[in-house]
Amino acid sequence: MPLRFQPRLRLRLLPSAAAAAASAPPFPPHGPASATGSSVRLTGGRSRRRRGAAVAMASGDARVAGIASSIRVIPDFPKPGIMFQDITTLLLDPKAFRDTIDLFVERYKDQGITVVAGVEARGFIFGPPIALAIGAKFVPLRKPKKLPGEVISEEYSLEYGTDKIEMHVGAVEDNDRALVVDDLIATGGTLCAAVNLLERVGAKVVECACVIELPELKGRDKLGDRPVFVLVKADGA
Ligand SMILES: O=P(O)(O)OC[C@H]1O[C@H](OP(=O)(O)OP(=O)(O)O)[C@H](O)[C@@H]1O
Ligand SMILES: Nc1ncnc2[nH]cnc12
Repeated sequence: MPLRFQPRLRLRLLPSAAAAAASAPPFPPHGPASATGSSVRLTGGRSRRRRGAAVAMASGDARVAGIASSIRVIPDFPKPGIMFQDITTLLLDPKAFRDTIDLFVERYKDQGITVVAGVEARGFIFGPPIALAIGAKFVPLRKPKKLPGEVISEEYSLEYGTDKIEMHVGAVEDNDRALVVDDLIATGGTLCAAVNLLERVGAKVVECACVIELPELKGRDKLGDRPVFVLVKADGA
């Protein structure tokens, strides 16, 4: 199995995430990238903080801090040296889950988005409630050989090797305005493949939206000028 997970990172709040969500258009090319927020420390250190716990509210909106602090970081999963950003704990917290969806909905509700494309598997958690709330269709982008109808595929590179995602032909049309949703951007390979699928059928990709970014992996570089919006960032330790 190729290594998909990246080492030693800790979460940082994006001070402008909530503000950006509220004042959506026009989207900056790289979302709220100029964050200067405090880190969500993962290790005890002098202050003996619990790993993964949010320690500061750098955002003007308390919802972002709550979201960051609800994400558990599991060291050495699935391999030694990897800090796994576990969004299942966010899902256990109904307020944090609702706030996450609300922040995205506030940002995208008036953007004329007609399709939300979610990337398997974790994009299937956040994408559908956003699609329902903004009145868009939801299209699953699936791992190979899962979709029963005719598909188009896009291969993308991983740290070691390649992977592929697929989309049903006819699900997205050339007049669609698309939002791509996933839980996390690391190297950007997955989002890039998703955007390529949508653009190949003529859709306009308005933005990619993720809960978490691992900025050290420079995923945005792979996406060029396609805009990416995230709620929290993970710092290198
Ligand atoms: O930016 P990238 O380097 O492409 O990595 C990000 C992707 O990695 C994770 O999914 P993964 O492929 O591990 O699959 P899963 O959601 O099925 O666990 C994550 O949910 C993103 O989809
Ligand atoms: N560190 C990480 N945590 C969770 N999902 C990931 N996908 C790629 N890197 C990851």
